[in-house]
Amino acid sequence: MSGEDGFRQIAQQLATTGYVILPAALPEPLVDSLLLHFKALNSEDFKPAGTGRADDYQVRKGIRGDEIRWLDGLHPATQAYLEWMEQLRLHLNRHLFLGLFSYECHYAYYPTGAFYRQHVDAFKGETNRILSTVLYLNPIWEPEDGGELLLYSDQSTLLETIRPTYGKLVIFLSEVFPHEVLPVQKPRCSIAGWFRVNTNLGVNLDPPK
Ligand SMILES: O=C(O)CCC(=O)C(=O)O
Ligand SMILES: [Fe+2]
Repeated sequence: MSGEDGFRQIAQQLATTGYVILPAALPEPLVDSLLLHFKALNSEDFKPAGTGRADDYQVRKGIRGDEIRWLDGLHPATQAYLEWMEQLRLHLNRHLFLGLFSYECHYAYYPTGAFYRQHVDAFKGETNRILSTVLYLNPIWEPEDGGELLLYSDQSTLLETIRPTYGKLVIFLSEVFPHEVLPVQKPRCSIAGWFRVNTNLGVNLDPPK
């Protein structure tokens, strides 16, 4: 899958079901370079993930146990990934009129035993996260390794069980699909990201993270 055809497929699927699961959407050398960059980082580069924004931010290991590092475009791999997402953003705005304004993403490392309980990717009282993306960076992932992403149509209706295999990209409407990550039996690497609309009204800054 590549270029405009790939973007067209994503837009069509999002317009019909609201989510899309792509086994190999990105060029493989890009996925390889992202994994190399991820692996070259130190554990001090990561911090325990929390829930909520700014003043409301809390680390709750009973809800999510991953460690995260936000991406910037300073490395060629992350720059290329952000550029791919920028092209996708432009395509989706052109064809689905979503008015996506920006994209933010972080590496996520789930140590053995970590999970992320069922949630939706939009903060309470805010509607700025429109589309969620997850790219998986696990070269070897067997069924017994756990860590599946479960996607629901409502809290109790399971739609998809998604194994976090290498290069797979999942995109879904952030506010529509509750989802969870089952406990991992070995470390699991991914990039989670969000396309947002701009909710910045007047002079109040709307911090991205
Ligand atoms: O890693 C995944 O499969 C999903 C992660 C997730 O739901 C999140 O970071 O909000
Ligand atoms: Fe999520």
